[in-house]
Amino acid sequence: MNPVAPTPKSKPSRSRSNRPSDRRQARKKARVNTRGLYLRAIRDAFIKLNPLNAIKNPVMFLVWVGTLITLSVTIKPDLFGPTTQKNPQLFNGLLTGILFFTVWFANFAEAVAEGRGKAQAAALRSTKSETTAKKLAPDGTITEVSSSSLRQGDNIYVVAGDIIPADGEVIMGVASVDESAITGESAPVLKESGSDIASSITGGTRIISDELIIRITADPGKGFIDRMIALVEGAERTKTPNEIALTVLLTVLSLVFLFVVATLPAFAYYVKSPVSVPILIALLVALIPTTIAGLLSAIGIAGMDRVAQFNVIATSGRAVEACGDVNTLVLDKTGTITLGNRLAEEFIPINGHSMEEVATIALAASVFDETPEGKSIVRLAQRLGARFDIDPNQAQGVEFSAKTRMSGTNLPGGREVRKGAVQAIKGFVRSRNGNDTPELDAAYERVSHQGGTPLAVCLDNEIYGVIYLKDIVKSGIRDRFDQLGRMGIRTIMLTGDNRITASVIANEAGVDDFIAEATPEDKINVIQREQAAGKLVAMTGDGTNDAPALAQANVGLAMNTGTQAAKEAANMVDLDSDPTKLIDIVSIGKQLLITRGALTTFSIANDIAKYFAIIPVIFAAAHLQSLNIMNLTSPNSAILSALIYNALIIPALIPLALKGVKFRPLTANQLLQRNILIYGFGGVVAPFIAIKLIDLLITAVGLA
Ligand SMILES: Nc1ncnc2c1ncn2[C@@H]1O[C@H](COP(=O)(O)OP(=O)(O)OP(=O)(O)O)[C@@H](O)[C@H]1O
Ligand SMILES: [K+]
Ligand SMILES: [Mg+2]
Repeated sequence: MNPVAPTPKSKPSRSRSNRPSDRRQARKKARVNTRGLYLRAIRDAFIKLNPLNAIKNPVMFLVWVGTLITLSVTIKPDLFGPTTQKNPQLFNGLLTGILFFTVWFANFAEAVAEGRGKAQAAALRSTKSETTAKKLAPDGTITEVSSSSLRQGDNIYVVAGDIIPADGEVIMGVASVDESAITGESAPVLKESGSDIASSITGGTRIISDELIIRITADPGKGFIDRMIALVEGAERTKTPNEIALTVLLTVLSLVFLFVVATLPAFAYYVKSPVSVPILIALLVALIPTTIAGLLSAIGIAGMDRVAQFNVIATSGRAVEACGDVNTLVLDKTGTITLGNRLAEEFIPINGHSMEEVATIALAASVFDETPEGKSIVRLAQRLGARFDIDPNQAQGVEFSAKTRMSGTNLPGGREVRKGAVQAIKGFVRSRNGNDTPELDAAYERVSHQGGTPLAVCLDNEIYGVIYLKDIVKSGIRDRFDQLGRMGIRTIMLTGDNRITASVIANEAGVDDFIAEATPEDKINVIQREQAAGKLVAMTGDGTNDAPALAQANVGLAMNTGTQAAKEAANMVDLDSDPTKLIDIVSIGKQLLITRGALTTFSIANDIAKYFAIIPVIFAAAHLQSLNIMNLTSPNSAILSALIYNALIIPALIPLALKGVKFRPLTANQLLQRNILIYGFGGVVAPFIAIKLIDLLITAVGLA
């Protein structure tokens, strides 16, 4: 085989994408065919009638059992004793049909919500075909094996044109890879060994140049694409804690109504107004919260789907829901709040040094610096005519680290050039018996007050000047922070930059709080401090050493460019690696909770109106006509109208359940008040009008 040369370590550029939003849809190129989706949902709604499945939704299961009872009474009208009704078979038959469709509509709502995920999964699956892999034995020989036989720990060899057969880690080589199968982005991505970010590689992507040796990190069926398929398909969708709590509440409420309805015949007998079994079932179905029970799972699935449309993979519905409860958002400055392509704008000489000297020292301190900052310093210095005359083999680069907050070069003869955060460079020269001057502070403050990042440059113990790295706050970010503020979410900006720059940017962007000169460990400390105060915290991380903080946060959004460890620790992965998306995701989570709350309110308010439609019927013979406030045509018509409304409201609300209620950035309390007004009051009024209209309609066509 071709020997693959190991490459020198180099720091991959940080992800600072600021991509147009239309890219979000790129991965979902195969737009779901809506007709096919509805046809499949119609079929699936019948399959879901299977009792083993139906019992998972106890409220609807009660309706299903009721349907079977009314069906029996339709076939055999005197099943529960002789009846005095005029045309029992027509009434019972209609009732059976209406109840059946109530259950079926609920199944349909769930099937439509699931359908979109299934279509997306099918598109993903098509990218994942069985391939052959070149397995590498310890002695260097290569055998061709099927990709499904690869196991964790195996080493494989891939060359340009190959599909990467499984998830892995590059252990040798440099190559460019087309990741469009998962990110929808066709620009090639550089993969190389050594660097923790660039060495992680995903099965299903294609290598487009050079060659690599990869160690497999996932057994077949356990890779990233497999997990994505399972998630979007809903196979791993388990009920979230909030959903379970609501289901329990709705079930208990239904059992209370079951008890009330079961004791009614005794009262009815007492007031000499006997009621038949079908009417009791009708009353029960009208009273139990069928609307929310029918739409509950569709709301949850749709929430996950909305997140997926943002090109974010959530590991569970629970994660999406947790977003809705977030109180604190921890964001870093560079690349999240600011554009992040910090470029050298100006050199500011101090202490009597010349511009040429500063440019030369800055260049010497940056020749080995692969960061965007380093490269831009080299460009500016060269434009000013500076040159680096030393043989690069005689010099040694000192890589930038967030811990030291500086970088530079060790020159032959033991001389050291450094550039970095002003405090860091002050410390560096002081340790070599040098001094800083008031002039340095003046230059540093000037840059910082403009929101720029000042880097001091020094040769051994002498500071020569300051480099002005210019960065700007993203347009529109202020509005987004204002929105978050109105939702009651506190935003904290974390930055390695100095206090002045941090406060200028924090002010301009409108964050609530900031932490300057932050080390990577500070991230986890901030999260723990907030959590100790009872807050739910969300954060983003690019993965370098964010994994513990991502795991500690209640919502951790990892960048797809991040390490495998970070992706596993996080509960969401952004395929576009855009850290600002955390803001969108939090909004989606809030909207999910609001939609669920609004429809629950609406459902229960509805049932009050249905109660007023049916109760007078039951006590009709007792001359309690004052109860008949809706003045419906006949007892049969009243019951059928109420139940037709009860059934039709489910499909009528499917679009709202899938899209979510209109979202406004308000605090939880304001939202509650607003929702009670709209969905509570509306929920009482709407059925009165609708039931009255249906009553007029079925009387006109002579059904009752
Ligand atoms: N290539 C570099 N060489 C030397 N010093 C640098 C370099 N890049 C950044 N610095 C300095 O180190 C500090 C910390 O950098 P770091 O990337 O950790 O944080 P940051 O980018 O300023 O903020 P954020 O955490 O918001 O990304 C910077 O503020 C800057 O002063
Ligand atoms: K109901
Ligand atoms: Mg940074």
